[in-house]
Amino acid sequence: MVLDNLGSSLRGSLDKLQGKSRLDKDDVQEIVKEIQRSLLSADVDVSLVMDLSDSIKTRALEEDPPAGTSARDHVLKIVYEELVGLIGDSTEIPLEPQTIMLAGLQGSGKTTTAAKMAWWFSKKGLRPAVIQTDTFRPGAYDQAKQMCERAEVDFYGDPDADDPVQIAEEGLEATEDADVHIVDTAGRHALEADLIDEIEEIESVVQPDLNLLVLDAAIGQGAKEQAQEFDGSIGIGGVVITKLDGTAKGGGALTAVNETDSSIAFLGTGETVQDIERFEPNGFISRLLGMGDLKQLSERVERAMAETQAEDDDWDPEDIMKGSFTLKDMKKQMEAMNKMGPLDQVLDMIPGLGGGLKDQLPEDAMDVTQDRMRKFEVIMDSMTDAEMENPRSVGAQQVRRIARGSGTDEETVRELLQQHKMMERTLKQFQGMGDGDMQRMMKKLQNQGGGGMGGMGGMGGGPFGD
Ligand SMILES: Nc1nc2c(ncn2[C@@H]2O[C@H](COP(=O)(O)OP(=O)(O)OP(=O)(O)O)[C@@H](O)[C@H]2O)c(=O)[nH]1
Repeated sequence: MVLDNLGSSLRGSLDKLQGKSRLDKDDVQEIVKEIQRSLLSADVDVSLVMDLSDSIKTRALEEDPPAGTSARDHVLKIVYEELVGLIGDSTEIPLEPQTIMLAGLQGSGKTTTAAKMAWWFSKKGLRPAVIQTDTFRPGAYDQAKQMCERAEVDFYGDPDADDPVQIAEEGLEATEDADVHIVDTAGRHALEADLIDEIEEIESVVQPDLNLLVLDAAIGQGAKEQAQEFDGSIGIGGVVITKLDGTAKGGGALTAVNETDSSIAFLGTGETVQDIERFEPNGFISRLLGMGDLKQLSERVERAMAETQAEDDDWDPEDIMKGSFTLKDMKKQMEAMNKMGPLDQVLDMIPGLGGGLKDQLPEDAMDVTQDRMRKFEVIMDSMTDAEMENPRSVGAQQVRRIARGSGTDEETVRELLQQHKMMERTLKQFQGMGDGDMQRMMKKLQNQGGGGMGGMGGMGGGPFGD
């Protein structure tokens, strides 16, 4: 995640302020140093880092904390506001017919992003089409076509043609029924004059409403030059940062945003078409500072639950709250969990948990958990319907049979049964709760999260909601 280290290193300095009501120069100096270190190691441009740390320093020393606010919360609020200011609002993407062109160097993730964005628009009820004009990279056509099939969106490309401008023209005609056109362009290893010429020509034919620069999160200082070149030729209206699942950097992309005076439109967080998030500065920074991002989390949960339910008409997650919790329910829940994406990303979104607790987990804890879930799924596939419905009936002999059938061991089968028992017990506590109880429980959970951040209060209306 971009600037991931900032969250954890900053929390260390902030924790030292616990109990203080005023900040002195040394406190501020330490925090500012921590911020500088994290931003620079995440490849944010030096002059940007200096500007940001200067304003944090000035504000932290000159502004009086509002009555009743601790020094720690005060400085956290300033850091939050300055970071939101640096990153700015997200690029406006109206939900209406439009043409968007993607630009960027080779391998930055344009083709993948085109299909992901098309998937995103289709989920918003629009009819998108991807037009693939990359005649430079062999394989780009097949890759785009396959991803668009997976995303179930219209696609146009011509593997035998070698003129991208002509493909763009024909593509717009061939997909005229679509209302959002996403034009993917070719990349090169470095900024070469012919890349810029080509994209300018495509642009003049396509006349996009918006040009997005696609950047790999791992890009460093080179982002500045790229941003300048593309902005100077076609004009960049927004940035997409890809591969956020694979790096703790991302500062180069922030530099590009600043350089082009644009904003971030989308984030890419994986290789499948669903791994795209609309950029939301408040949630993003909250997540970064360990305050969690409840909105993204609930959207993911809802989407995953809906998809799992759509695959099986007989299963309704609401039934769990009313009746018994069987192994079938547990399996469905695990499937929904898988759809939510990598566990560490999901944990990042839980207030209070994302930063503090997650940092304390051993590095491979997430893999182990996911590995365990996969094993549990294999075991469940070896169980009979009756056993799935009534796991308490499974005795020693059956455990042996299931272990053999699933190619696992008895220990893991027993672990699964134990896990189910635990979940069943927890759910029993929630069953019979009214909506009011539920809300109180949610509030309690949120405050526990906020409490980890020094009692910042609930998440409603943003982490500093008055
Ligand atoms: N993990 C991860 N991989 C990604 C993401 N976005 C793209 N990739 C991978 O990055 C590689 C390059 O992505 P492409 O979409 O082919 O990049 P491109 O910019 O179209 O490349 P050219 O057509 O050569 O210019 C592929 O292997 C993608 O699967 C992402 O958000 N996360």
